[in-house]
Amino acid sequence: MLILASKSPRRQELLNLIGVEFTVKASNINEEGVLATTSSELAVSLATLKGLEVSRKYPNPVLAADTVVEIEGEFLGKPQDENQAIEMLRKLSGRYHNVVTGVVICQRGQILDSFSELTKVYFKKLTEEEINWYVKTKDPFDKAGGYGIQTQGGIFVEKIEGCYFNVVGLPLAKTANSLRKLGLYKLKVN
Ligand SMILES: Cc1cn([C@H]2C[C@H](O)[C@@H](COP(=O)(O)OP(=O)(O)OP(=O)(O)O)O2)c(=O)[nH]c1=O
Repeated sequence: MLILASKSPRRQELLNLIGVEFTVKASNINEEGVLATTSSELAVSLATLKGLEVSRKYPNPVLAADTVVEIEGEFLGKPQDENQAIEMLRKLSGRYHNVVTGVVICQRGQILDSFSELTKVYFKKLTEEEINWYVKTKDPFDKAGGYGIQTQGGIFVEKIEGCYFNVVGLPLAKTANSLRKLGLYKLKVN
């Protein structure tokens, strides 16, 4: 059975949604200090570190992913405190940013497939009141870029170009194609 190397409840929900059978073994890598020039390089590198770590411990195929938010060349991770969350939301206000998810499928330390997907997201102009309210909800803290499109943060998103699920943490169409190609996912009725 497939192993999902992720503690993200969103990735678990998305795989459940399409009926992939999997178990969870979260990786424990240090995401800091990974150097990359593009957001897709960064997302795939981080997903590779997570996937390979878990794939060395179990014989099963492993799927890992990483989601990165990039605005005008700057990468935004998860905010560490309220001030960082406020700063991130001010940056995103009234502009487009990119959300890139890298996905790696590997087995016994070998990469079977890897890819990334980019979605452009446009935030409405935020008021300080909206930013302060949103930070108080605590929603920003476990999410790259400091917001969740699928939670209260959705009220800030005026438009997107690309895959919605990619913003939530896993590009479903590309992931399903890859898993099907590798024989790890079959279309079933019930
Ligand atoms: C932009 C955005 C990100 N996110 C989430 C997706 C990811 O879970 C998280 C980015 O962190 P990641 O490091 O990609 O993932 P994670 O730490 O949650 O889980 P793991 O490393 O174990 O796989 O941000 C949303 O849920 N909604 C959004 O709109």
